[in-house]
Amino acid sequence: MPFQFQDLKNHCPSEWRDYIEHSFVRQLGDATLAGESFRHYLKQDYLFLIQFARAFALAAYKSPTLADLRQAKDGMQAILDTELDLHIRYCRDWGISEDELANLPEARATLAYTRYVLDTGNRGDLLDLHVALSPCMVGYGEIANWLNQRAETIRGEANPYDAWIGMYESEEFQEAMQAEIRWLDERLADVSPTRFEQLTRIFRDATRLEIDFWEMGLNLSD
Ligand SMILES: Cc1ncc(CN)c(N)n1
Repeated sequence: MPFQFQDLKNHCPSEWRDYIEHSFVRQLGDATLAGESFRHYLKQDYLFLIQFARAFALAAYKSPTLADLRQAKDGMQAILDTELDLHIRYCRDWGISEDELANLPEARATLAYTRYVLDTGNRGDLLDLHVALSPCMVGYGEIANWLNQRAETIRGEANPYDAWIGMYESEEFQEAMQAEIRWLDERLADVSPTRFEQLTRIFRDATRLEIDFWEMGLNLSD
């Protein structure tokens, strides 16, 4: 039976659930999240996205084929032209200027996660790197979908975090998520069980670092 992206999630169900259904996510959906926590998260996420754009540049460098190069370019473009643009506008609405963003110190959770992904990509091949990127690429789309099917989630003006959910439920983001899953499904179909075990370790670690990122937002840790 060939491996698929879904198998990575199936191999670490508790970590994946703790990431997708984290208290930060629940509170954001219920509109009970402290504004201070959200602001702290937003600032660090700006720094995170910059490092992730670099990770896609690394994916381009590691791409052996034109199709892989295009996939890396699309990923970088999705971050630079869509997510970061929206993010900067969103930060402005929350009283955070571009000047402030440009001068922020990186929190340890941001450093740990982003440098882990870059190091995994540097040490390994393109598949290692994409697996390390996948909790980011797939998780937030899944979080938006999970929030939308949850009875407690408040949508519209009554929820100050509605636009955040809107960003990740958008067609653009959901399409980028599906493209990443398709890319991974094609590559994972050819890997041996031993190689799959190595990739599972990377996927689990990146998912744990996503959990730490939510914790950093909730605890305002630096
Ligand atoms: C920490 C984190 N993980 C994922 C995403 C979605 N690209 C994000 N913006 N920030």
